[in-house]
Amino acid sequence: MATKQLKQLSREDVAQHNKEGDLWVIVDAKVYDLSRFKDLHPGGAAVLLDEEVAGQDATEAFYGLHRHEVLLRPQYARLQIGTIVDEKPVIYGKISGETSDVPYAEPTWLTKGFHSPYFKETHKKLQKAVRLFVDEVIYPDAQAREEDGKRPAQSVIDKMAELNLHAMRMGPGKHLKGLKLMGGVVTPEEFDYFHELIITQEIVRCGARGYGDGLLGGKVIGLPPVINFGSPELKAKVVPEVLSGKKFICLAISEAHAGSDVMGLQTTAKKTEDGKHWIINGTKKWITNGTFADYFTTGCKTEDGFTVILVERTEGVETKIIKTSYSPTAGTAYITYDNVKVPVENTLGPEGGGIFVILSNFNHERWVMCCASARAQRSIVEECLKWTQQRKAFGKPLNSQAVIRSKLAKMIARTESVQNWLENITHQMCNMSYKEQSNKLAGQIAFLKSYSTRCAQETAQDAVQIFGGRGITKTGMGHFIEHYHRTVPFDALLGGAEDVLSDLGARQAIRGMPKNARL
Ligand code: HEM
Repeated sequence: MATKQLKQLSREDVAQHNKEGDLWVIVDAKVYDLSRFKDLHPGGAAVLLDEEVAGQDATEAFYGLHRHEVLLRPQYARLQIGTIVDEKPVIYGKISGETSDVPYAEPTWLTKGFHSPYFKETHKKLQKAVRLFVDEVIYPDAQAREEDGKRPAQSVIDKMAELNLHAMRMGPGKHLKGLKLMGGVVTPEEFDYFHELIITQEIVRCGARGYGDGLLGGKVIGLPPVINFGSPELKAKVVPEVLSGKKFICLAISEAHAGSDVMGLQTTAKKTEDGKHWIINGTKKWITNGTFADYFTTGCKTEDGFTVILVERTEGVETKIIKTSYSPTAGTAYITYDNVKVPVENTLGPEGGGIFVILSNFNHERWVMCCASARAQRSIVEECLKWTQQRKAFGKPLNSQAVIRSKLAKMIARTESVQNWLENITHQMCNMSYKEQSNKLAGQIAFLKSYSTRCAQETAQDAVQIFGGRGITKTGMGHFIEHYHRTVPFDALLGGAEDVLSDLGARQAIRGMPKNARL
């Protein structure tokens, strides 16, 4: 198809086309012919025929009402007929694969001229590669799936598998041995928790909370018990299937009857007379990825207490979607087990030792949530900094109002403090054995998780105030703010509610108090 020849026009030329049926406008040195589009314009025809818009430079009016990406959509991009002579467009939106120049839109280690003791060359290379992948492959699917409510496309999951992203999301460890990671930018031996942090934080930039969970969040929490407690035969079968994105797994613990109170769970597993199988009966609720999972890492009440068993989707297992306020793309399920027969070889860890199996992953799981929360807050800061610059009220940009600046200041301080504390904890994780991490970091991570989600909710509220009605409108300027504000309460629940986690941190601190310490 031949590319359209753009005309070189003067501002005087454009000014002639200022009426019904012959309507041009200038936006950022580009000339658009809106003569026919006028009647299709979602904002109505009248605003385009206004004498300060028709035939005029409408850049300021446009950016006060539209996101830049509107002009990039093919159906609108083709309305451009020319450019203004001797002028060049200067406004840009998000550039695929690039870091943002907006202050605080990136953590300091990614900000030009800043330094970090933690991030090395392999981290920088991995970040660059993952950002491009997220912008080009994940972001478009995330936004499309949020629209149609379907789960992430298999093609995205397959591309992630080719780069071994599913394996890297499980953190450093033996499961990476021999793999080529992200085309070889980092070796399995070099891969540490900072690399994992980067992957989690980059994926969050797709701006779709539920989709992020749909992108195999169930695997991040459901596979570790198999890796750490499964028999060699079970691991050899299940781990490669899941890490290659061919089969899906979820963690099925919570029930309508009990959530944090694991001992109050009512799903039962009873041995058959020959002792070769478990027979499982019961229900599970709010299970991420459950609607499409092939495997269910299931918490059950057994004779000896609480036991974790890997259940395959088979006769007697049924899943149905739960309608949540965040997103159907996550595949949040209600599960029923009706006399489900499972080989005893699928038991994960010792019979009756399920609590240890579940608790052993809590620190890492909560740390992943902190990585995600820190990055999501930062994206909101960027949205707010841009909006308050481009939106004018009472003849001045919003950021000329002290009350707005005060909200921006608090948002920035919260985001920076969460990220900096997170980097410090990550550094400890890189330098502690698993046992040391369990002993020393449970309190730190619990505090960070509850602090981070509290900050996130305050930032969501401030952002809605800054965006006004747009902050609660699903389309247009406030699209990401509306989504964030609607979905952010979920982060304060999963992995332990805020108050429970703060209390855990305080209890850990009290336990560590020297007995002879006095004022
Ligand atoms: C190339 C030119 C333009 C295109 C392609 C365009 C497209 C759109 C689209 C797609 C929307 C829906 C909301 C969104 O997705 O952001 C919209 C809304 C709107 N547009 Fe335009 N527009 C153009 C120029 C203008 C201009 C010059 C004005 C002048 C004031 C204007 C005023 C409005 C208004 C008032 C709304 C409603 C905003 C709201 O509901 O918050 N548009 N436009």
